[in-house]
Amino acid sequence: MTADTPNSSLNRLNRFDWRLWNRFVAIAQPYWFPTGRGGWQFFVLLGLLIVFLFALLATVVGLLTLAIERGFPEFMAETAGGMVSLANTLFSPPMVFVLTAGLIVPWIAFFFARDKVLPRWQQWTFLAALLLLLLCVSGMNVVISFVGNFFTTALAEKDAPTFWRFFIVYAGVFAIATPFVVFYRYVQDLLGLRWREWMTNSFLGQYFSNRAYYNLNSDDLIDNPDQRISQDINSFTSYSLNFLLIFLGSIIDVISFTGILLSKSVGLTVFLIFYALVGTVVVALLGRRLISLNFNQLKKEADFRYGLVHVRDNAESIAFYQGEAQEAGQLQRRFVEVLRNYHFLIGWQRTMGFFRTPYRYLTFILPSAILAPMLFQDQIRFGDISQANFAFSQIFEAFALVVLQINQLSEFAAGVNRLETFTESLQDKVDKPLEAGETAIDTVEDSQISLEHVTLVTPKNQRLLVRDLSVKLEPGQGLVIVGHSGAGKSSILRAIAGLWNQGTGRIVRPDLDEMLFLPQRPYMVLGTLRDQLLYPHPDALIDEGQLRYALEQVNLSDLPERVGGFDVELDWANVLSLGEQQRLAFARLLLTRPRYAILDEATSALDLANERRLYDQLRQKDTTYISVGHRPSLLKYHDYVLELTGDTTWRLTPTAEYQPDDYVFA
Ligand SMILES: Nc1ncnc2c1ncn2[C@@H]1O[C@H](COP(=O)(O)OP(=O)(O)OP(=O)(O)O)[C@@H](O)[C@H]1O
Repeated sequence: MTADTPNSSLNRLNRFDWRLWNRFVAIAQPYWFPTGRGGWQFFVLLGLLIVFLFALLATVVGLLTLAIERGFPEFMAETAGGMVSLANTLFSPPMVFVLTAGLIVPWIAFFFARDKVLPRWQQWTFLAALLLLLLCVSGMNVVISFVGNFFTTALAEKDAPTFWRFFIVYAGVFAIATPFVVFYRYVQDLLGLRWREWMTNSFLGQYFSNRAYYNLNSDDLIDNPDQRISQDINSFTSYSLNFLLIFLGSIIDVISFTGILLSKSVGLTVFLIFYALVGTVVVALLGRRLISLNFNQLKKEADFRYGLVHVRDNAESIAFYQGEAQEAGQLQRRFVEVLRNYHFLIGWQRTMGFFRTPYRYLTFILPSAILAPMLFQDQIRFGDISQANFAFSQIFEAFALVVLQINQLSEFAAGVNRLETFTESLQDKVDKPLEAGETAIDTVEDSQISLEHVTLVTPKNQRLLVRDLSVKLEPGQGLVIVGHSGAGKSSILRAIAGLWNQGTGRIVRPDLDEMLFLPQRPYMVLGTLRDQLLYPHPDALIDEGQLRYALEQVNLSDLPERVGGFDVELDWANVLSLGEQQRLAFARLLLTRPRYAILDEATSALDLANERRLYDQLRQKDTTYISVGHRPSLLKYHDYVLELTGDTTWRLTPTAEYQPDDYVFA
């Protein structure tokens, strides 16, 4: 991870340049190439595929156009059946080369280039289908432009028979074009859906590996990971496909229509290229600011939404405090931020609109203005003007891509940046190197728990919590950690669980699968009562009788009847009292039967009778356990007391000899 501050990082992220492109490739390519490499191969394959499809389609469209222009019977006679001509074209040396390169080479490359390429076939096949449909739609456009030429010319010349003939041809072409256009959109959406599914699963996998979701909380650069996973990925896949198709469509349009436009007027073509280039340069310069505004917009919208979710999650506490006014104020402040940034955004778009709108308007009249003198001198027909207009607008849209799509492009760029920083941080959490001056506590797996000369500091070295701590726990023993609030009791448990590892010394502990941690705040999962009890092993083979028995042991035997059975989903954190939640968590522990249990104030909300009941269960099961607590009643269930004084010193005493200082249970 670089040592960027959020602001410098934002600056680094908010430009249209090659780094943006590299970031895009880094995010996109794992979906297409399983090995994670293959940036250039992607373009070679894509290029070959397009060349092949284009050549094929150009042939068909060329023949079709000829057939329409000449009339079908005449055309058939002239080309000795049309098909002969098609076959001749298809098997001519250049086409054979294109066919080989476009069809065979990519598939051979797929088979031999990489080991695990096969699973990626589906997306390539989808992409090929999509490109073919794109080419078909573009081909249809060329045909439509020719039919339109004859149609309007016949109209202008009041040639009724030709007009009606081309009216029917026009309708026929539309009928043929409809399924192509519909399926083109459908396949695009389908591929976007699959890509999103793959990427979301991949991000979720990384998010939940090596506890990245936990470690990310202390990463200032990554706000709202939820929004990045749910929304930014969706935008990324749909925008990527959209832009790929717009870009390819533009190339195809330029190739298809430049010939037409050149045949009508060379001057108009040159003018068009110049006009589009000027617009692109101006808009690219003006539009740079839009990326950072869009980046901020995504963040602020997500902050606002998180504020709303936070209120929902803490509704009862807020209601008790009657904190509505403050919560509403806090939400309003977040919303004002949303609006303020949006205000800048639309203001900037408005300013650009003063350039973009007249720039676009001019394209409606300029081609006619340039060609009109030729029509007045009868050098061209009226239909030529309408066709040149059509060709001009198609090529203009291709060349002026940046001008026309600047808002979407800047949104896309902002999304790419958010995903790339997220990927980078997730990677960092997987193989995080120690920073200069940092040391890590060694963790060793063994069938005992011991801390050897452990010195523990909080993440980012903010505070030294305990120095040179050594404790050893034999199987079946219990240790209770006491000390005043903030002394570092829970932090020792975090270190044992491996959540924190900054410091020195060695921690020996069993495999985490053999241990169960009950955190300070009882955690209720989203799901049924059965899910609660089986968490975090939902597939454990435990029958309902065992579930009932565990509930009985924690004094909750009536719970299933009360809530309507084991398979009812409720908002458990809100419908159960804190003590009931703690007992439910204890029932989890009894069902899981771990050999080692770590309990962080896990009975703090219980009455003494229930507390005794639960600890008796643990003792009977021969569990080795470490508790953290503030109640003197806890001492008698443990063999040793570890007292943290809060000034980094500690003392370990057998419970029978322990004399608490006044402050400990004050
Ligand atoms: N994520 C964190 N980053 C930095 N410091 C933290 C973090 N979490 C806790 N701390 C700090 O570490 C110190 C020890 O916290 P810890 O939770 O271990 O206290 P504790 O002894 O268990 O307190 P209590 O009895 O109130 O639960 C506190 O000063 C706390 O503010």
